[in-house]
This record gives sequence, structure tokens and C-alpha cells, in this order.
Amino acid sequence: MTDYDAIVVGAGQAGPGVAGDIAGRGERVAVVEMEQVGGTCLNHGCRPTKALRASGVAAHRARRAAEYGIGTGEVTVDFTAVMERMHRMIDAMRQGLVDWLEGEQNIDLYRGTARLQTAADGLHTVTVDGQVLTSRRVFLDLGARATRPPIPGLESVAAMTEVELLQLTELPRHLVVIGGGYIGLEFGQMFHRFGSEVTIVAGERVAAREDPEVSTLIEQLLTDEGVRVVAGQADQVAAQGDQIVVTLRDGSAVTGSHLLVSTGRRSNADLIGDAGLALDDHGFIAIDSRFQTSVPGVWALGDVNGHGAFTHTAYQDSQILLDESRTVDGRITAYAMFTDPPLGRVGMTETQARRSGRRVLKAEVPMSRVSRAVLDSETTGLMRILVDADTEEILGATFFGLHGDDLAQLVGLAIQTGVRYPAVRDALPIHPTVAEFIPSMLRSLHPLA
Ligand SMILES: Cc1cc2nc3c(=O)[nH]c(=O)nc-3n(C[C@H](O)[C@H](O)[C@H](O)COP(=O)(O)OP(=O)(O)OC[C@H]3O[C@@H](n4cnc5c(N)ncnc54)[C@H](O)[C@@H]3O)c2cc1C
Ligand SMILES: NC(=O)c1ccc[n+]([C@@H]2O[C@H](COP(=O)([O-])OP(=O)(O)OC[C@H]3O[C@@H](n4cnc5c(N)ncnc54)[C@H](O)[C@@H]3O)[C@@H](O)[C@H]2O)c1
Repeated sequence: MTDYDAIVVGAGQAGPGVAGDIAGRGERVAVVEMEQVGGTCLNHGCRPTKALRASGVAAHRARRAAEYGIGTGEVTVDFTAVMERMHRMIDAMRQGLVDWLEGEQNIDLYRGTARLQTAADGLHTVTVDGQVLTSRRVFLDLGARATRPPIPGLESVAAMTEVELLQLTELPRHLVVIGGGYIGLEFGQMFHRFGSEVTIVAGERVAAREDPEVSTLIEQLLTDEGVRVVAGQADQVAAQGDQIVVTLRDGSAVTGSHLLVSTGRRSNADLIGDAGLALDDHGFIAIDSRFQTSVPGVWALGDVNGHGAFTHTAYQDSQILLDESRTVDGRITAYAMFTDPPLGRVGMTETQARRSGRRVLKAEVPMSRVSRAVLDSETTGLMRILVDADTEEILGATFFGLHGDDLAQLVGLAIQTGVRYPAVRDALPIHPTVAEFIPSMLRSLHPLA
């Protein structure tokens, strides 16, 4: 039995920072990781997908080169080289993290699945492959994993999650995707750009959390490129020779060579066993505003606490935890979906603003009116900002189009620092940037119809 000043379970986006901070104060920390350090984001999430996205963007730009007066000859995609580029980058980043964790004097890295037993006297026990660790402080950064929806027949075919998809060595001839959320849309677009035929079975509509007209624009972007998007629920899956057939609720069917299931993610809280921690209605670990679980001396950070589902929220959890003056309360929603062009979102959607009971003003401009987008021949999308007519607060923004991810970040900084919209409206913009429209569109605010 080894006693530690702290035990961190999960070396994802929140755990390593917490471990490093505690170790830096001269205390001994155990870090337990059951798979690879770096968690979902580094190994099968944000980073590998964005490395692949970059290859998809390069192929797409090359195919459009003639529009810009540039000749390229035939554009081909070497899928093996695309995947190798991604794996090289990810392997190097993971090795950097392993080297750091193993090199830290006060950190012991354990490989294996941790089981937690909490104790009324406050000395909690973590078991890893027969090794018993104890501590009065346990930090859980357990993450989440892909759900397996209860679709009859799904178990009988080689359905992939993002984990298996990222290990492919051959380009799928026809990739069928169930689920039209971030994962389905990002992979669907990039694999189509690599040369796969792609059909997305989108559920109610693509990007269903967004305002309906934003979903329509995203669907339009994808279908214009040649991705097939089918609205509806996948109700049954079956193998037919070496093909996979997905049958929708309306009786129609889609047949492809490969199947990706991206219908949402579930908490990994079950993987530590029954530690007596209270869970919320969706199975995430219940926390207070400083990440304390229902058991004193046990904290939950990142996706597993249900207060965020992104790398930036998980990482920010660790920063908030380490600063006693801060809490997670009032965190605004901020994310990007990395289609090309991306969707950047912060704060309220228009649907949420309508329901808020506030007097809301809106400014909106199609990307086809943004001079930088016109100059770049990237006119898909829109920019939308919502403000409170009475308090002058910026309530939310949606940027689907060129640099939409960074634009959402800019407005997010204004919202988080309490800047009111007149100050943004009157700021000096740089021409010709897409961002110059943020001040200028705030001159054409009008009430929500
Ligand atoms: C395909 C895909 C693309 C994504 N793209 C983005 C993006 O572009 N931007 C973004 O912000 N987010 C993105 N995300 C989401 C992002 O990856 C997660 O929100 C983020 O990784 C959450 O971090 P975390 O630390 O909470 O959990 P994780 O990164 O999942 O880390 C948890 C770790 O805990 C370990 N673990 C769990 N249980 C145990 C146990 N009992 N014992 C030992 N170890 C355990 C796991 O093995 C894992 O390594 C993406 C996700 C996917 C799947
Ligand atoms: N850019 C990013 O930040 C990024 C990228 C990828 C993933 N992520 C993270 O991963 C999470 C999960 O992404 P996701 O795309 O798996 O889930 P999601 O929740 O975003 O979308 C899942 C979609 O699948 C649909 N669906 C469910 N069952 C279905 C069925 N039987 N047939 C057809 N459609 C069905 C749902 O209606 C929903 O629209 C995200 O919430 C996010 O936290 C983030």
C-alpha cells in the first residue's frame, strides 16, 4: 500500500495540470491512466481530427485552385500519407506528455484502470491492477466515451466509433455516419474530401443544437460538396455481404462499406466502480461549484462532471480548481465545430435568446457581404450577434463562415470580461478582416422579429 498526497485518475485535459501543480509544491502525486496519456483530445479527439481536417482543407483548396487562377494538375489524396502525418504529430505530442509525467520527480505514473473506494474517515483507496494507493485527495478526470445507441443489429456489424475510424489504413469506399453532430459532420466532410462517398443519417437535422437556419446552411455546405445528408433516425442495422445497411424509421435504407456511429457521448464514471459518488440524471458525477463531489476529498473535473464537453472546459476546470478564488458558476457556452468553414459559437443562440424573456436586439450579415470573405471567395455562411437592449450586454454570437472559430473567441472574450456592445461597436477594426464586421454590424441592430 502506497500513500500519496494526492491521486489523479485520468491523464486527460484536466488531470496532468492538477498533478503538475501539486507536484510542483513538493507533494507526492500518483497519476493513473488506463489507456494513453493525453486522453480523448490528444489520442482520438480534437488533435488527430484537426490534423486530418488540415489535409482535407488542403485537398479542397487544391481542387478549387483554378477559381483563383492557379493550375495544379490532377489532385490526388494519398490516404496512407494523410494518416501517417496525423499519427506522427499525435505520437510526438503524446511522447512529450509521457516524458514530462515520467520525468517529474514527485509524480508516479500508473498504467491501468483505477477502481475507487471512498472511506468515511477520508482516507480513500484507489486500486490499479492489484496495487493499492491511498490518499485524502482524489481528483477524477475520467472523461467520456461514445454511446452505443440501442439500434437493433448494431452489434452484428463492424460499427466504428472515432477510435476505430482513426486507425483505418484504407480509405472507406462509402462511409455511412449515424448522427449529425460535431463528430459526424467533421468526419463526414473530411472523408468526402479524401475521396470517400459519404452519407450522414442526421437525426432530426444536422447540428441540431443550433438555430434551424444555421443547420440549413451547414447542410447546404455539405451537400454542395457532394456529401449526402439524410434526415431521420437510424432504426436498424444489418450486414449484407461485405456491405452495411442502415434502415431509417421511414423505411428507407442507406448502404455503405463502413459505418461510423457518432450519436453522443456518455460519462466514464462507471469505470471506477461504485464509489458512492452522487451522479446527475445523465450519469455524470455531481459536483459543487468548486468540483467537490458528494464525497469529501474527491473532486471531479472535465467531461465526467457534465459541466462541459470540450477540451477547453476540461482544462479550465483544472485552472479554476487551482485558484481558490474562482468557481465554475456562470461559465458561458463557447465552442467551435471544425467543418470548413467552421461554426464558432458563444453564449445564446437566437432560440435561447427568444426564450430568455429579455428585450433582444440582433445584428446579422451574410458572409457574401463581408468583403474579406468575397476577396477570399469564401462566402458561405453568416455572422449573427445578439445583445440585450436594456443592459447592453452581448448575449451571444454565431459565426458560421471564414474564421468563424476565432471570431467566436473574440466575442467570447468581450462577454466574459463584461464589455458592453457600444464599446465593441465603436472600436477600431482592421481592414480587410472578417472581424471588422463585428463593430460595423453592431450599427445595424434591430429587435428580434
Ligand atoms: C472525435 C472527437 C473530436 C473532438 N474535437 C474536439 C475539439 O475540436 N475541440 C474540443 O474542445 N473538444 C473536442 N472533443 C472533445 C474533447 O476531446 C473532450 O471534451 C476532452 O478530451 C475532455 O477532456 P477530459 O480530460 O474531461 O477527458 P479525456 O480527455 O477523455 O480524459 C480522460 C482520461 O481518463 C482515463 N480514465 C477514465 N477512467 C479511468 C479509470 N477508471 N482509470 C484510469 N484512467 C481512466 C481515460 O483513459 C482518459 O485518458 C472531441 C472529441 C471527440 C471524440
Ligand atoms: N469541435 C468540437 O469541439 C468537437 C468535435 C467533436 C466532438 N466534440 C465533443 O463530442 C461530443 C459528441 O459529439 P457527437 O457528434 O457524437 O454527438 P452530438 O450530441 O453532437 O450529436 C449526436 C447527434 O446524433 C443524433 N442521433 C442520435 N441517435 C440517432 C439515430 N439513431 N439516428 C440518427 N441520428 C441519431 C442526435 O439527434 C444528435 O443530433 C460533443 O458534444 C462534443 O462535446 C467536440
